[in-house]
Amino acid sequence: QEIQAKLTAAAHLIDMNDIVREGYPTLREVATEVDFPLSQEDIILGEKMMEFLRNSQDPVMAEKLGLRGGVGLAANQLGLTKRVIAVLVPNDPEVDEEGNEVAPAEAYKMQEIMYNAKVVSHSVQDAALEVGEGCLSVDREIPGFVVRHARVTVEYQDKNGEKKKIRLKGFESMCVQHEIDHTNGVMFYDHINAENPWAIQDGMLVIK
Ligand SMILES: CNC(=O)c1cccc(C)c1Nc1nc(N2CCN(c3ccccc3Cl)CC2)nc(N2CSC[C@H]2C(=O)NC)n1
Ligand code: NI
Repeated sequence: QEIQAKLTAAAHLIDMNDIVREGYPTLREVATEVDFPLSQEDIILGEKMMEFLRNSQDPVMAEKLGLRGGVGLAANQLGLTKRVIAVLVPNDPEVDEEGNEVAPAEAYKMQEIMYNAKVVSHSVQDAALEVGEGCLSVDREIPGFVVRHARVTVEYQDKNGEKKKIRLKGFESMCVQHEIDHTNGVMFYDHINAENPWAIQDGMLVIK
């Protein structure tokens, strides 16, 4: 895998040139599970993906590297059919009594490099982000509710091979489902109602 060799080189910083766009085959392929113990390359790949998300959310680095902001990334988006995703969801800044923004105690609500992630159970109730979804591999706005499970239980392994089981709701639930979709060759707009993109059906939760 010469792609992975390039991405995991010590001096390499993943940027938008490394992110494949709609039409690139790996966005519609089902990725392969990674074996444990992980190779150094697969450990470094996860770390480089997380570093990209941190840079994409940092105004200075995002500007310097020309990055779009993201809270999730899947290896399929780097041209690799491996079940590796990274999720970095920031906490909202707190506001003090004078109304000044104060950095939250914990910078991130979620920070996970997930290997072989899968949804093992989910709520009957659906949910969607009120404002729709974006994707770093999609260079256009596609309006509409991206209908997903409101709450999911996700099993994955961390870089040490530890099996983890987490329950998610809200924005994090939407993000992790979006990234797991990528490892299954599914794009966010596959979940938008073609007839009426803003239809709210069967008790669907709208997430602000
Ligand atoms: C069409 N309207 C819209 O897209 C949309 C429009 C408005 C609001 C939202 C909330 C929308 N939706 C949406 N916004 C995001 N970001 C908001 C900005 N943010 C960010 C940007 C810069 C610095 C730091 C950060 Cl934190 C990065 C994340 N991310 C996702 N998704 C869908 S799930 C995976 C996740 C993803 O990482 N996409 C690249 N959707
Ligand atoms: Ni995406």
